[in-house]
Amino acid sequence: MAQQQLTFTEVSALEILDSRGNPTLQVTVTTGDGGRYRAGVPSGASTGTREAVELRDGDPERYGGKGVTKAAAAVDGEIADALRGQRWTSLPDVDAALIDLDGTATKSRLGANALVGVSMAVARAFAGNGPLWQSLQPEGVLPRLPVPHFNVLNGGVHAPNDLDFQEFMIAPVGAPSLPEALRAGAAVYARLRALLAARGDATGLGDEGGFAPNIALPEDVLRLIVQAITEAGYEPGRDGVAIALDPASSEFSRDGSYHVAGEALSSDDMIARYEQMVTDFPVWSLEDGLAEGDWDGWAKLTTRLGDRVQLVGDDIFVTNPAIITAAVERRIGNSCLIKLNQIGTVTETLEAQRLCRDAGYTQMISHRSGETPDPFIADLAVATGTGQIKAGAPARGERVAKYNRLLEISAAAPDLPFGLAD
Ligand SMILES: C=C(OP(=O)(O)O)C(=O)O
Ligand SMILES: [Mg+2]
Repeated sequence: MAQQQLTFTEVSALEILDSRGNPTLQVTVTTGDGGRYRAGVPSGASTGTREAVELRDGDPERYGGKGVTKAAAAVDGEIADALRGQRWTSLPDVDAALIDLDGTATKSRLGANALVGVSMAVARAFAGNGPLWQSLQPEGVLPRLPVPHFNVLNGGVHAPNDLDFQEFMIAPVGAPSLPEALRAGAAVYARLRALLAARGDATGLGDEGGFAPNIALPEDVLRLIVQAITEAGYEPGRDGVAIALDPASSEFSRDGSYHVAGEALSSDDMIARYEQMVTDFPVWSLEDGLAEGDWDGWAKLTTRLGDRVQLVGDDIFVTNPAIITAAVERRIGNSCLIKLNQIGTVTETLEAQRLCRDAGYTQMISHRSGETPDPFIADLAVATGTGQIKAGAPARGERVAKYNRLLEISAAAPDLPFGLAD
């Protein structure tokens, strides 16, 4: 990371709207040399219970309590006071000061939304006129253009349909380049829309830009997606376009059972169901297959399927270095989803990523279901060489902003390798 001295003359936040029409923060920092840097703060819907805590106003008269004027005031007040008027030599120093200032384990006093916005804007300030990805690159890590995981069909809490599984993603793992991967994603997405329309299914969109038809059985969706991949002219599977799932199962786990399409399933039933799915369909990655509290189930799932499929922890790991450390000790999962606002600073995110690298866990960089056009995660994915990103459908401005930023990076640095990390 670049080591230079920065001063901040302005640190401020504005309450803006995210892609769901909920308030979020846009943070601006101005440096002593006149540079201005911005960041937009994402926000999840299917959140893990151990995520860092957003500060929301709680005033039912404004945005049903979701306003972020208190978090904005924390940026304009306490945080600005702490950052202005001294020299900073690194992003980790700034992030450590933010964590100290907040003083809580969950960042709930000043708000993880306030802290992550400032941290992202300050990361941009340290990058200055250079590419953000270069400045974020950890020592010894080779940068890489990631395989985009396009969420083409939405359910769960991201769509008002009967589908319990939250995300069905297509991953052009076999594509030769990033532009070809984007072309494959757009082609399969278009083909899927045509297939749904021909069946008389709805082609309206969920929160992440995937279609949200009223299909209840995950296997029916998988069949349709394989058809769309084939009809778009691609080979279903790792040599062409593979499938990644994020059932987000914490959301349909209650009373000790998983509730899928009207059936109550045990943890063992779910594992058997997934085993059949990865046998019948080209599913290469499974995120949050079991609930965040079901660590014993996760251990069994990892033993049963860990050699065949990537098992990504999102709600269960929440980008938290301490939780990832505990999971690695128990060999829970083999991959981490990485979301900046789950932990609340860029530095802690990079630390979580280092732990994953050291443990041999793969990583997928992720957007949130509530997004702004900020493409920060595209640079983070390239910088940390994860080889994987998920940023929603290959449609809708706030989603394609990330993919388009990857295209820009790829055009400016044509020697960067593309694809899954080795
Ligand atoms: C992106 C996701 O959704 P959310 O932002 O709602 O947590 C996810 O669960 O991976
Ligand atoms: Mg998830």
